[in-house]
Order: sequence, then structure tokens, then C-alpha cells
Amino acid sequence: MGFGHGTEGGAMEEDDTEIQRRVLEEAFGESSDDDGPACSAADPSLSRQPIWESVAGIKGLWLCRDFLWIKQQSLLLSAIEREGWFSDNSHNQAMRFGDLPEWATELARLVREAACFGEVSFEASRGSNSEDQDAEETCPLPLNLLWREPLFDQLIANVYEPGEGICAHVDLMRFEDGIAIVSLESACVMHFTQCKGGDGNAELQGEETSSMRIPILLSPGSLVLMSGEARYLWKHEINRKPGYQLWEGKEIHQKRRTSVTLRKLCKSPN
Ligand SMILES: O=C(O)CCC(=O)C(=O)O
Ligand SMILES: [Fe+2]
Repeated sequence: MGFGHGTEGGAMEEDDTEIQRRVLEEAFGESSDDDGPACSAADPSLSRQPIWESVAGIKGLWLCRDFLWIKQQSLLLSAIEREGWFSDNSHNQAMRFGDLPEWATELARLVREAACFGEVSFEASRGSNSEDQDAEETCPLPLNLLWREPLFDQLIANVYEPGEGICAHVDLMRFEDGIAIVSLESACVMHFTQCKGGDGNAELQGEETSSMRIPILLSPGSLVLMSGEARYLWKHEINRKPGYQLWEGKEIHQKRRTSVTLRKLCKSPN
């Protein structure tokens, strides 16, 4: 397991990989080989509880700011670098389907663990109307999604240079509900805009309802989970044109940003 899986030989390389493996075990805890749920209330690998915030006004949108520690963030980044997807600077996006690299499987395990064990902070989620919250909304992922196998079987890694973003979209309908986005390197603002009519049409690029536009700050190491309305009835976008990356009244200094999106493909009809 782990984010380090060098392919080249050499004592140095092996040492590095071994160190990375040990660091990961300390940082992430050993992964479970059990067939059943990988975590329980007594899981000894749990050394801290991530805090989840729901996003006011958007059902099914959850943010975990402290998902990855700094050390974990750099291990994840180096695992992505080792893939060599972006080494010649000619690509800024890579996709994988089916069997994911080991580090992505580990990341998916951490997403599940965080959703299982994380604590919902109603204070941090302030602004959301607690009366509107039903029982399902106290878990960042509905249980039927949380325990599906595999949790994810598709990944996209995106690298954004300053000024680059992603235009408003709803993820394709060929992906199931329950999407995770992990942010690395630098912060950005992601905006959510409600889809007109809310019929969840594939790849909506169309009209929006009035001015419902909700920003969330994606800091490095954070995790976003989208399900239900957030996944189907809201578009998300990252606009890094000058003037759009404002947080608490201040323009965010733009640097390179890397993200990993994890999704699950819908079963194809036989
Ligand atoms: O890079 C991100 O944070 C979002 C990526 C995304 O929305 C997508 O690939 O569908
Ligand atoms: Fe997306």
C-alpha cells in the first residue's frame, strides 16, 4: 500500500520507497485486508477525527478541510509525479479507469474512513438550517454509496497553472452518484450554481437559476464530497480569471494547483 511505488531499481530508490511506506503507515495507519467494512468504531488506525462541514444551501455538499496532513499531501503529490503523466508539460489532465494505481486505492480508503469516522461540525456548517437537515445529512455520504464496492473506479488528476480553471459543469451521467475531490498545492474558490429546472441533465452547460452562486474554499489537503442534489442539480466551476478568486474580500494569490477527482462508473447495460 502507499503512495510510493517507484519502478526503477537502485538502492537509493528502494530506500526512499521503504521510507515512504513506513511514513505512510504512520500517517495513514495500516490498511485492512478484511473483506468487510475497513473501519469500525474501534479501529486502532484512527488517530484523529476529520471535521466535516456541510455547505449551507446545497444538500449533499460536504467539505473536510483537514483531510490530508501536510506530509500526506506531499506523498500524494510525489506519487502523482511518479506516474509521469505531467512530466513533459504537454498534458494537464490524466484519467484512469478500472484498477486504480495503489496510491489512489489508498486515497479512496481514506475517503471512506474520513466519511465513517469524521465528526460533523454544526458550528462550522453554520448558516445551514438545522431544521432542514434530515438524518441522512448528518453523514457526508449516504450509506449505500459509502459501502459500495469499489467505492471508486475512475480517477482524474488535473493540474492547473495560474489562470487556469474548469468551466461550470455537472459531471457526466455515466458516473454514479458520490464524487470526491481532493485538492493539493494551492487554494482556490470553487463556485456552485444551481441548474435551471434541476433535472440533472448530463454535462449541463446551460442556463442557471438567477443568482444562486455559492463559493467554497478548497484549501490544499481538503476533500469535497458531492452526492444527491450537489452532484446532480448544481454545477461546479473554478474560474481563475483575474477578479474571480476572491475569498473573504481578498484575491487569492494563484499558484499551481493539482486535484484528484474520484468517481464510480455506472454499470453498463448488458
Ligand atoms: O479540479 C477540481 O477541483 C474539479 C475537477 C472536476 O470538477 C472534474 O474533473 O469534473
Ligand atoms: Fe466536476
